[in-house]
Amino acid sequence: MWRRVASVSHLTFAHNSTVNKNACTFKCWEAFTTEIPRKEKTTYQTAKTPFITFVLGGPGSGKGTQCMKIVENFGFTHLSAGDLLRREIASNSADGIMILNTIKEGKIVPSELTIKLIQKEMESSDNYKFLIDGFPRSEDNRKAFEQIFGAEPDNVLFFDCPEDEMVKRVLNRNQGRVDDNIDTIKKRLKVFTALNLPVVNYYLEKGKLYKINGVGTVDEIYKQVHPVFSTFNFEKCCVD
Ligand SMILES: Nc1ncnc2c1ncn2[C@@H]1O[C@H](COP(=O)(O)OP(=O)(O)OP(=O)(O)O)[C@@H](O)[C@H]1O
Ligand SMILES: O=c1ccn([C@@H]2O[C@H](COP(=O)(O)O)[C@@H](O)[C@H]2O)c(=O)[nH]1
Ligand SMILES: [Mg+2]
Repeated sequence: MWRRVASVSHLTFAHNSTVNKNACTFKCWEAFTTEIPRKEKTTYQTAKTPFITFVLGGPGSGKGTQCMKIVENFGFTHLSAGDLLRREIASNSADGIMILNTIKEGKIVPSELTIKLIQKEMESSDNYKFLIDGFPRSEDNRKAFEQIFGAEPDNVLFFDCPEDEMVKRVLNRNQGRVDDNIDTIKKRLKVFTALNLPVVNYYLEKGKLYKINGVGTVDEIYKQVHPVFSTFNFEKCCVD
């Protein structure tokens, strides 16, 4: 039932989220009803089961903004795929030029490359709760992730936001991003509809999707997000 993924050696993956949740629930029960011998506690803390949330939504739908609040409240590690790719460009890596041109065109970087960057971050983290923001962007991304990690996300957030609101936010962002201009935004929106929405629908059908109304103030939107995570009782059962 349990499978260790060699390349993410400090994390133990479950094949499905039910097994994952049951393991977590069981540990909670154990923590509150028994004296836990030191050895057992250590075993649990070293064989961590990762909790993976994919954070999806169109450009400017507020993924990064809401992820910051989830990090503050629940101690997740935030991995923005777009940020990891921009960091690759800034480091002048061999793939930098190709990534830059892809981002300028609003297209999607090859799955293996993005997954390699995500995987590296997960491996070097002591945490086991990960928000993977802006990934998977396509069915190809999704299938490649599942194949390489041998795991599915535990849950998926989808920030649903009208296009005119997303365009307005992106054009006001002022972070100097090469893709925050009206021509690239139009391309990103097309790619989002054609390639990312099928991923959203896939997780909807699997019962893993939490659709969040992305319109409103940051705090109003976060009020919908918080209950998704508070049900897991991370603070109590998942001691770092
Ligand atoms: N609820 C909100 N109301 C108004 N502005 C917002 C809201 N949430 C975020 N913003 C602003 O909109 C811009 C885009 O937000 P954010 O970067 O979080 O979106 P994103 O989904 O991560 O976008 P991208 O996919 O382009 O990275 C930012 O300038 C942010 O401050
Ligand atoms: O998995 C991914 C994530 C991102 N990209 C490319 O980066 C830009 C910007 O991404 P944001 O999530 O908006 O920061 C995106 O338009 C893609 O070109 C990617 O290829 N794969
Ligand atoms: Mg973002």
